[in-house]
Amino acid sequence: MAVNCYPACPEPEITLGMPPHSDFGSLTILLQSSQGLQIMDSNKNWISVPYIEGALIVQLGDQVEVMSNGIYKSVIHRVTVNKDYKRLSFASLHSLPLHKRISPAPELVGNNAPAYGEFSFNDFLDYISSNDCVQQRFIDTLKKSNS
Ligand SMILES: O=C(O)CCC(=O)C(=O)O
Ligand SMILES: [Fe+2]
Repeated sequence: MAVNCYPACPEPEITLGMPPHSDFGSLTILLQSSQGLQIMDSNKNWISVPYIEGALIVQLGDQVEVMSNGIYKSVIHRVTVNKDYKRLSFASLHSLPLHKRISPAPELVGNNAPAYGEFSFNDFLDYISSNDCVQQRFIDTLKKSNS
Protein backbone atom coordinates (compact mmCIF):
# COMPACT_ATOMS: atom_id res chain seq x y z
CA MET A 1 0.00 0.00 0.00
CA ALA A 2 1.33 3.44 -0.92
CA VAL A 3 -0.05 6.63 0.59
CA ASN A 4 0.74 9.69 -1.50
CA CYS A 5 0.44 13.27 -0.25
CA TYR A 6 0.56 16.20 -2.69
CA PRO A 7 0.72 19.56 -0.88
CA ALA A 8 -0.97 22.61 -2.41
CA CYS A 9 1.42 24.18 -4.90
CA PRO A 10 1.65 27.94 -5.69
CA GLU A 11 2.57 27.28 -9.35
CA PRO A 12 0.76 24.08 -10.38
CA GLU A 13 1.14 24.78 -14.11
CA ILE A 14 4.93 24.32 -14.02
CA THR A 15 5.13 21.06 -12.10
CA LEU A 16 3.58 17.64 -11.54
CA GLY A 17 2.80 15.73 -8.37
CA MET A 18 3.99 12.49 -9.97
CA PRO A 19 5.60 12.14 -13.42
CA PRO A 20 4.19 9.88 -16.16
CA HIS A 21 4.65 6.18 -15.42
CA SER A 22 2.89 2.83 -15.47
CA ASP A 23 2.74 0.70 -12.35
CA PHE A 24 5.07 -2.28 -12.30
CA GLY A 25 2.64 -4.79 -10.73
CA SER A 26 -0.49 -6.46 -12.05
CA LEU A 27 -3.29 -4.37 -10.60
CA THR A 28 -3.48 -1.08 -8.73
CA ILE A 29 -6.60 -0.15 -6.80
CA LEU A 30 -6.63 3.56 -6.05
CA LEU A 31 -8.70 5.90 -3.88
CA GLN A 32 -8.21 9.64 -4.47
CA SER A 33 -9.31 12.47 -2.15
CA SER A 34 -9.86 14.90 -5.04
CA GLN A 35 -9.23 15.17 -8.77
CA GLY A 36 -5.61 15.05 -9.93
CA LEU A 37 -5.03 11.70 -11.61
CA GLN A 38 -4.65 11.81 -15.41
CA ILE A 39 -4.31 8.88 -17.81
CA MET A 40 -2.83 8.90 -21.31
CA ASP A 41 -5.17 7.78 -24.08
CA SER A 42 -4.16 5.98 -27.28
CA ASN A 43 -3.58 9.35 -29.03
CA LYS A 44 -1.18 10.38 -26.24
CA ASN A 45 -3.62 12.96 -24.85
CA TRP A 46 -3.92 13.36 -21.07
CA ILE A 47 -7.43 12.67 -19.74
CA SER A 48 -8.42 13.72 -16.21
CA VAL A 49 -10.02 10.94 -14.20
CA PRO A 50 -13.16 12.43 -12.64
CA TYR A 51 -13.37 12.53 -8.87
CA ILE A 52 -16.26 10.42 -7.56
CA GLU A 53 -16.41 10.32 -3.79
CA GLY A 54 -15.52 6.85 -2.47
CA ALA A 55 -14.92 5.38 -5.95
CA LEU A 56 -12.07 2.93 -6.41
CA ILE A 57 -10.03 3.24 -9.61
CA VAL A 58 -8.57 0.00 -11.00
CA GLN A 59 -5.52 0.23 -13.25
CA LEU A 60 -3.68 -2.55 -15.06
CA GLY A 61 0.08 -2.73 -14.55
CA ASP A 62 3.08 -3.87 -16.60
CA GLN A 63 2.86 -7.51 -15.46
CA VAL A 64 -0.58 -7.87 -17.08
CA GLU A 65 0.65 -6.24 -20.29
CA VAL A 66 3.54 -8.71 -20.52
CA MET A 67 1.52 -11.80 -19.50
CA SER A 68 -1.23 -10.94 -22.01
CA ASN A 69 1.45 -10.42 -24.71
CA GLY A 70 0.23 -6.84 -25.14
CA ILE A 71 -3.48 -7.62 -25.52
CA TYR A 72 -4.06 -5.54 -22.38
CA LYS A 73 -1.93 -2.40 -21.96
CA SER A 74 -0.72 -1.02 -18.65
CA VAL A 75 -2.07 2.48 -17.97
CA ILE A 76 0.32 5.41 -18.33
CA HIS A 77 -0.69 7.95 -15.72
CA ARG A 78 0.52 11.06 -13.91
CA VAL A 79 -0.67 13.34 -11.15
CA THR A 80 -1.27 17.09 -11.34
CA VAL A 81 -1.27 19.42 -8.32
CA ASN A 82 -3.40 22.44 -7.50
CA LYS A 83 -2.83 25.66 -5.61
CA ASP A 84 -5.77 25.51 -3.23
CA TYR A 85 -5.58 22.29 -1.25
CA LYS A 86 -3.59 19.19 -0.39
CA ARG A 87 -4.48 15.96 -2.19
CA LEU A 88 -4.11 12.41 -0.85
CA SER A 89 -4.23 9.10 -2.66
CA PHE A 90 -4.12 5.53 -1.38
CA ALA A 91 -2.76 2.96 -3.81
CA SER A 92 -3.11 -0.76 -3.14
CA LEU A 93 -0.46 -2.28 -5.41
CA HIS A 94 -0.90 -5.93 -6.34
CA SER A 95 2.02 -7.82 -7.77
CA LEU A 96 3.19 -11.37 -8.39
CA PRO A 97 5.93 -12.64 -5.98
CA LEU A 98 9.22 -10.71 -6.21
CA HIS A 99 11.33 -13.62 -7.48
CA LYS A 100 8.73 -14.82 -10.02
CA ARG A 101 9.86 -14.69 -13.64
CA ILE A 102 7.11 -13.24 -15.81
CA SER A 103 6.67 -13.78 -19.53
CA PRO A 104 3.87 -13.78 -22.12
CA ALA A 105 1.42 -16.67 -21.68
CA PRO A 106 2.09 -19.22 -24.49
CA GLU A 107 -1.67 -19.54 -25.10
CA LEU A 108 -1.79 -15.85 -26.01
CA VAL A 109 1.37 -15.86 -28.12
CA GLY A 110 0.07 -18.51 -30.50
CA ASN A 111 2.30 -19.12 -33.51
CA ASN A 112 3.95 -15.72 -33.35
CA ALA A 113 7.08 -14.81 -31.38
CA PRO A 114 6.40 -13.33 -27.93
CA ALA A 115 6.18 -9.53 -28.02
CA TYR A 116 8.01 -9.11 -24.66
CA GLY A 117 11.03 -10.62 -22.97
CA GLU A 118 10.91 -12.36 -19.60
CA PHE A 119 11.62 -10.39 -16.42
CA SER A 120 11.50 -10.50 -12.64
CA PHE A 121 11.03 -7.89 -9.96
CA ASN A 122 14.82 -7.81 -9.46
CA ASP A 123 15.32 -6.79 -13.09
CA PHE A 124 12.85 -3.97 -12.51
CA LEU A 125 14.68 -2.81 -9.36
CA ASP A 126 18.02 -2.83 -11.21
CA TYR A 127 16.48 -0.73 -13.96
CA ILE A 128 14.94 1.95 -11.76
CA SER A 129 18.11 2.31 -9.67
CA SER A 130 20.27 3.07 -12.71
CA ASN A 131 17.98 4.68 -15.31
CA ASP A 132 15.82 7.73 -15.85
CA CYS A 133 12.37 6.12 -15.79
CA VAL A 134 10.68 9.25 -17.15
CA GLN A 135 12.62 8.94 -20.43
CA GLN A 136 11.83 5.26 -20.94
CA ARG A 137 9.57 2.93 -19.01
CA PHE A 138 10.96 -0.40 -17.88
CA ILE A 139 8.36 -2.29 -19.93
CA ASP A 140 9.61 -0.59 -23.11
CA THR A 141 13.01 -2.28 -22.60
CA LEU A 142 11.23 -5.67 -22.73
CA LYS A 143 9.47 -5.07 -26.04
CA LYS A 144 10.72 -7.11 -28.97
CA SER A 145 11.10 -5.40 -32.31
CA ASN A 146 8.33 -7.58 -33.79
CA SER A 147 5.71 -5.96 -31.49
O1 LIG B 1 -1.98 9.83 -6.67
C1 LIG B 1 -2.49 9.19 -7.58
O2 LIG B 1 -3.65 9.36 -7.97
C2 LIG B 1 -1.69 8.11 -8.31
C3 LIG B 1 -0.55 7.53 -7.52
C4 LIG B 1 0.27 6.60 -8.34
O3 LIG B 1 0.28 6.65 -9.54
C5 LIG B 1 1.09 5.57 -7.70
O4 LIG B 1 1.15 5.51 -6.46
O5 LIG B 1 1.71 4.78 -8.44
FE1 LIG C 1 1.11 4.88 -10.40
